[in-house]
Amino acid sequence: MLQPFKLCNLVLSRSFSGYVSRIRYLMRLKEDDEACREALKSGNFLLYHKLSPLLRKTSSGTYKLASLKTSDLEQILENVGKDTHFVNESFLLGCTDKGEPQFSLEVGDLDRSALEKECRGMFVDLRKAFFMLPGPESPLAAKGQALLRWHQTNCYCSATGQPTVRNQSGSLRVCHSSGITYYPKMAPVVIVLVSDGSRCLLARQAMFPPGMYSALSGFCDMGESMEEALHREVAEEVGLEVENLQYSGSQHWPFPQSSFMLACHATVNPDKTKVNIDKAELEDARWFTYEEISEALQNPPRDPRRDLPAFWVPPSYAIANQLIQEWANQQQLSRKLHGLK
Ligand SMILES: NC(=O)c1ccc[n+]([C@@H]2O[C@H](COP(=O)([O-])OP(=O)(O)OC[C@H]3O[C@@H](n4cnc5c(N)ncnc54)[C@H](O)[C@@H]3O)[C@@H](O)[C@H]2O)c1
Ligand SMILES: [Mg+2]
Repeated sequence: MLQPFKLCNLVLSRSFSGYVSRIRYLMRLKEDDEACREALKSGNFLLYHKLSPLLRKTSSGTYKLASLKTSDLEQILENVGKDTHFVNESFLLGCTDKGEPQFSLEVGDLDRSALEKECRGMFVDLRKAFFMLPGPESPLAAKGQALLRWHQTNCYCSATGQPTVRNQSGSLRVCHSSGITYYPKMAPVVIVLVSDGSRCLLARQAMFPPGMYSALSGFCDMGESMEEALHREVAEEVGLEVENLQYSGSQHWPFPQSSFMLACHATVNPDKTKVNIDKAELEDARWFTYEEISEALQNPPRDPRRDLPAFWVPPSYAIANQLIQEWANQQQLSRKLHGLK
């Protein structure tokens, strides 16, 4: 049985009037080119160089997304020899709590090191940035990249081959020849943490960084429900039949071309836990104890390319991490109830 969605809590926890007025403002910017052009004059801009976001080191040694005001961005563009009208090529991302519009801009045609010097920051691969950024900034960095990539790969109409034209906010592209409107897309993906009651099943693909294991995942096929996709993926990848699906949450994930992750917990019969791995998809899949999982959650790597532990899990922003954390919490609770450590 699926658990009820958690959306009501999410909505109720927000300041209603502030939230509604921000959403209405964004709706107007999305649809009204003139209003969006006006908003660009007082915007906050995230820069990406070949899809890598610009980060800045703080005085305490941590990192944050570099957010540039319009006037600062125009000055930087002038300094690197670019026309300031280039600002108009930005895409609308959202607005801050103070109602200031936020945009993303791809600057991959400009000299990277000159820009880094001008901006007092550095362009960092997004997967690595997820390990460096404070929690609330990762979704924004991901959305910025996803929107830029979608526009870069949807410049032509798939029916006519003619160029598509964006609106000012970047919420859509139109082919004037066929009349088709294209909207940014996400591919639905199921992700599931399978438990046998005392252990959980994690897997790794050959392309993962060494030592990283994650929950099982897979793209939904055309016509499938989330539940069908989830049963099929687990059967395909590890040869097990799952039961007791419990919805956990969802997230946008910018890779490979924007996925919409639907996350669940599931169980298997503890007498039927032998995995039969599809080696075309997975390099390894195995059962992990509560102790192994706790250790991995408490010691995340700081940099996914250096000093890696023998076993580690995806960064806290990834919904796989949320599933693993929830499973560990639930195990801890049941251990307390049974008087175990
Ligand atoms: N945020 C998270 O915590 C998290 C965790 C795990 C996986 N993911 C993401 O989920 C995505 C899917 O997981 P997976 O790799 O296990 O999927 P998967 O098991 O379905 O295998 C991927 C293969 O499916 C095929 N495929 C079918 N539909 C596709 C589509 N729309 N786009 C691309 N390929 C498609 C391709 O052949 C591809 O190689 C990955 O891109 C990964 O980035 C996110
Ligand atoms: Mg998979």
